[in-house]
Amino acid sequence: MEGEMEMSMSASEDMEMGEDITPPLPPLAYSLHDAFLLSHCSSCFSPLPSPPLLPTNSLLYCSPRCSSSSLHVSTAELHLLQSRPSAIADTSDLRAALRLLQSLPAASRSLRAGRIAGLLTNRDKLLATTGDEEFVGRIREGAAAMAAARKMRDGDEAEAWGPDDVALEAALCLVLTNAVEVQDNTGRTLGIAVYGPSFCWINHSCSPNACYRISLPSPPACCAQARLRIVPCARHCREAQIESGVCSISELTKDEVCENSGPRIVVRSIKRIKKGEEVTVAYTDLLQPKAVRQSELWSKYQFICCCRRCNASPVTYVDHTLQEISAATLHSSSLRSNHKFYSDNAIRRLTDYVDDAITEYLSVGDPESCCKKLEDILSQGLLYKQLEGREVKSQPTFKLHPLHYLSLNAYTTLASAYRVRASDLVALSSEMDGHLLEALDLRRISAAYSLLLAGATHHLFHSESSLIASAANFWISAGESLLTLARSSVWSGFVKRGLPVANLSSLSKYICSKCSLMENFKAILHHRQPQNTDIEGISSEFLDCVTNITQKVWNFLIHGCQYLRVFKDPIDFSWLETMKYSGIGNVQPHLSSPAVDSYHGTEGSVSICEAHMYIFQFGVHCLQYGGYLASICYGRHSHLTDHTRSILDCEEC
Ligand SMILES: C[S@@+](CC[C@H](N)C(=O)[O-])C[C@H]1O[C@@H](n2cnc3c(N)ncnc32)[C@H](O)[C@@H]1O
Repeated sequence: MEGEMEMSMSASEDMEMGEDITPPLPPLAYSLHDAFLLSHCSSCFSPLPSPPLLPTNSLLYCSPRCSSSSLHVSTAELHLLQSRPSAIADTSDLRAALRLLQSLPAASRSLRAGRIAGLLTNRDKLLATTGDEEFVGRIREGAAAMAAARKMRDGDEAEAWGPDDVALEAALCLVLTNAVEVQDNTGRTLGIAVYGPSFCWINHSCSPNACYRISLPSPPACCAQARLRIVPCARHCREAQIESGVCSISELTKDEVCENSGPRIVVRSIKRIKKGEEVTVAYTDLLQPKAVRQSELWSKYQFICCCRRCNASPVTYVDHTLQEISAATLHSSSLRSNHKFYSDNAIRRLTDYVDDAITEYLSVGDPESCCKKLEDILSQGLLYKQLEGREVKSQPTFKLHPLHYLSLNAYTTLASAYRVRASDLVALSSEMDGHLLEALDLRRISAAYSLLLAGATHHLFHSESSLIASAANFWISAGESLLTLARSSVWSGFVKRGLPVANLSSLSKYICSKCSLMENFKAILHHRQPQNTDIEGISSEFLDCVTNITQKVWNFLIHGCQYLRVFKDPIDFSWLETMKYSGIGNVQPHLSSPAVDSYHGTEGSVSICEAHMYIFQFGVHCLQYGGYLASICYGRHSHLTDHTRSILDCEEC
C-alpha cells in the first residue's frame, strides 16, 4: 500500500561545502524530448553530425557505439512514436517509462508497496488529484498509449509476465515523480532521466544542503573515484518491511555505479553537512516565493513542504521580497479595507500579463514587442481601472517590487530579447554605422539587464545561501554578456567616427591586481579544487572591486532605458532592507536615439574608451566570481562553456 514507507537519504560522514556526495550515477532510463529526436543522439544526447532532412520514426544515434549501447531501448517506443494520440504533445515521459520497464529484470517490474525497483511511483496520490481532471486524464491517456504501443509490438505473443495497465500507469507516475531534466551546456532542456535510489530517495527542501549536476557526455575518469557518502533511511516502517515489501535496500543501491550509457548525475554539498543529517535537493525553482513553490510541489508531487524556509514565521526576507507588490495611493477606505482582495487580484493579473508576454516571445519570437510589454508593466504596474473595469477617484497602482520573482523573470527575458534585437540588426545591416550604434544601444541594455539580475540574485543569496547555483549562473551570464558587448564589432562604429575605443588584445592588462579572483578562477580552469571556500571573503573582495567599476559604467549601460534608470546601482540593494518599498516612479521606457554621442562628453561621465575598458574589466570580474561560485556547486568540471572560455581568452590565464 502506498504511503506506508518514506525513504530519505542522510550523510554517512561529515562533509564540507562543495564536495561530491556521490560518484557519477548512471540513469535507469532516459529519453530525449520529441523536439530533439531528429537533431540529437538518443543515446549520448550530443548533436547529430548529419541530422536527417525528413522526419523519421526511428531513433537516431551519432555513432555505432551509441547505437550498440541502446539495448535498453524498448522497441515499443517506435510504435508509440508512430501511433501516439495527437493530444500527447511530448512522449518523452512515456518513452522513459517504457525503457525503465524494459531495463528492469522481470521480477522488479511489478508494483509492490507503491514502488517499482524501490522507486516511489506516487500513483495513488497523483491519480487522486482532486480538481485537476486534465492531469489525471493525461496520465490515463499516456498509459493507454503505452499499452497500445506494446500491443502493436507484441501482437498475440504478448509476454505473459508483461506489466498490466496498473503497472504501466505506475511506471509513468514513477517517471513524473522521479525524473530530472537533462540540459546541454547552453541551458536547453534536451530530455529527462530517471536515476536509481541513491539519487531518487533524496527528498526536497526549499533551503537544500545539496544540489546536483548532470554530465553530458560522461564525466572525466577522476570523478568516478568519488564514493557514495549517503545512506538510505526509512521512516514509518521497520527495515524488515522494506526488505519484504520492496527488496533489500543494499541490493537497490549497490550496483548503481556501473558502466552504462546515458547522462550521469553527481550530487554535491552546497552547505556543510554533518554525519546523520538528511541530505536534500531542490525540486523546484528556489527563486520563487513560498506560495508559488508550494503550489508547484503540490501539483507535481502532492506534498506540502515543511522545510525551515517554508515554516519561517514571519516569512523569510527572501520570500517576502520575491512576492512583494506595492499598492500606491490606496486612499479610499473601501479600497483600503479590501486591500488583500485587490492585491491578490492584481498579482494574478500581473502574473498573467508577464507570463503571456514571455510565452508569446518564446513562441512567436517578436523581441521588440516583448521588450515594450515587459518594460511597460515593470514601470507602470496595473491601474485599478485595469483590474476592476471602472474608475475611482484616486487611481491606485499595483506595481511589482524590483526583486519580485516576476520582475526577475522579466529581466531574464529582457536580457535575451535585447540581445536578439541587437544580433538581428547587426546581421541585417552590418555595414551601416547608424545601425551599428543602435545595435550597441540594444546590446548595452541587454548587458545591463543581465547585470541587474545577477546583482538582485546576489542580494537574495546573502540571506539564503542555497541560492548559490542561481547566483553562479547569473554572474556567469552577466560576465558573458559584458564580455560579448566589449568584444562586439559594434564598437567599430565609434572608430569610424574618429572616437578611440580600448585595445582588448591582451587580457592581462585588464586583470585586477587587488583581488584573488583570478587565482581562484585559474584553479578552476586548470582542474584544481578551489582552495578556499570562504565565500564571504571572496564575495567581499569581488564587491570591493566591482563597486568602483559599477559607478563608472552603469550610467553608460543604461543610457536611454527609462526603466533601468531608477536603479542607481545594480549590485547594491541594501536600500531595500532599510526602506519600505513604495514603488518606483512612473517612467515610460523607450530607447533613445543612439545614445553614445550624447553620452560622450557628458559632465562627470567617462569617455567611450574608458567605458569600453571598464565593461571588459567588469565582465572578467563577473565571470571569475560566477566561475568560483559555480565550482562550489557544480564542481570544477562542468560549468564553463567553450564560448566563455574563448571570450576570456583562456590561454592567457
Ligand atoms: C523523488 S521521491 C523522494 C524519495 C521519497 N521520499 C521516497 O520515499 O521514495 C519524491 C517524493 O518524495 C516525497 N517528498 C520529497 N520531499 C518531500 C518533502 N520535503 N516533504 C514531504 N514529502 C517529500 C514526495 O512524496 C515526493 O513525491
